[in-house]
Amino acid sequence: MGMLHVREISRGFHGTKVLDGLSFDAAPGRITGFVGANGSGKTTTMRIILGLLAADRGTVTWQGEPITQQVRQRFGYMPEERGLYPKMKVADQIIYFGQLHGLDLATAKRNTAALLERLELTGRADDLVERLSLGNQQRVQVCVALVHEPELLILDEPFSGLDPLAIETVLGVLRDRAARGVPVLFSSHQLELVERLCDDLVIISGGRTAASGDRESLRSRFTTPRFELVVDGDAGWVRDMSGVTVIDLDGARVVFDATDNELAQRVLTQAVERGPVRAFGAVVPSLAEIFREVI
Ligand SMILES: Nc1ncnc2c1ncn2[C@@H]1O[C@H](COP(=O)(O)OP(=O)(O)OP(=O)(O)O)[C@@H](O)[C@H]1O
Repeated sequence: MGMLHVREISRGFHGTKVLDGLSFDAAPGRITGFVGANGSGKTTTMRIILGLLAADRGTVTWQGEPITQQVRQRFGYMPEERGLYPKMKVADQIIYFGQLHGLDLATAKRNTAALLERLELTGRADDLVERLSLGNQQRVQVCVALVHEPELLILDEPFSGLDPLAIETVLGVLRDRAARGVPVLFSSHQLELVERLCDDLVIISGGRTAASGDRESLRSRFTTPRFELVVDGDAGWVRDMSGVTVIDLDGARVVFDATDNELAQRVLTQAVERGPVRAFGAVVPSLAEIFREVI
């Protein structure tokens, strides 16, 4: 099983630096979400990993070795600009890409049939690609990236334009691949989705890694302890407790930051003394909040 290391890569266009010493890993069996603002260099990074673009500086290694063209053949890539042939039949197209990546015809056909079924496209196998909706074309693109059973999967915005059901389907396929030990790296703007899907995260800003690591440790690292309390009457008194910062107050419900857990417990004790408590708990920060903090 392989590990992808990206180390200190830099790349500029016409004198403007886009990547400026970016480093991160994509580990076997883990789904790594790659997030950053528009134009932050996600596509550029992926293109460098795939050898479609050269880095000005830095290295990318796979299993500790520089990546050769032969090794790249065993990677799967779903580019942002989707590259399907509109006049080709769906199944033929996937088989064709399988063969391009070195599969024999029988294996390419077998893998294609399995993927079409998995992505719920079996009935469309003989349709021309151009006859498919954009969402279905995207599913075909996922098949193309997977047909040769890649050792590493890199997907640029694989979920954009998919409806919720299609998202679940594609997500299931990616999880399967990860479960077999493949590192899966994907970029996305849909933070809730990244949050739900990823094991690890890389947040890029200013051409560098602004934050990276597994989801849970990122959450605890980047946020102060936040709590929610719902009482029976008015919760306004929480504002007067020292050390507490009220984030949101709406009648009986209050969300607050406390400097530590003991303080939060004191707020709870106060609440109980004042009357019934309907709910109390820690609020898990969303990725969107972490994102705002680091970018
Ligand atoms: N071939 C190129 N020539 C000139 N500039 C480029 C080229 N490729 C990328 N850029 C510039 O590099 C910057 C980063 O682009 P990139 O597509 O990598 O960002 P991104 O994070 O993928 O953005 P988005 O989320 O909008 O897709 C942009 O300002 C873009 O205009």
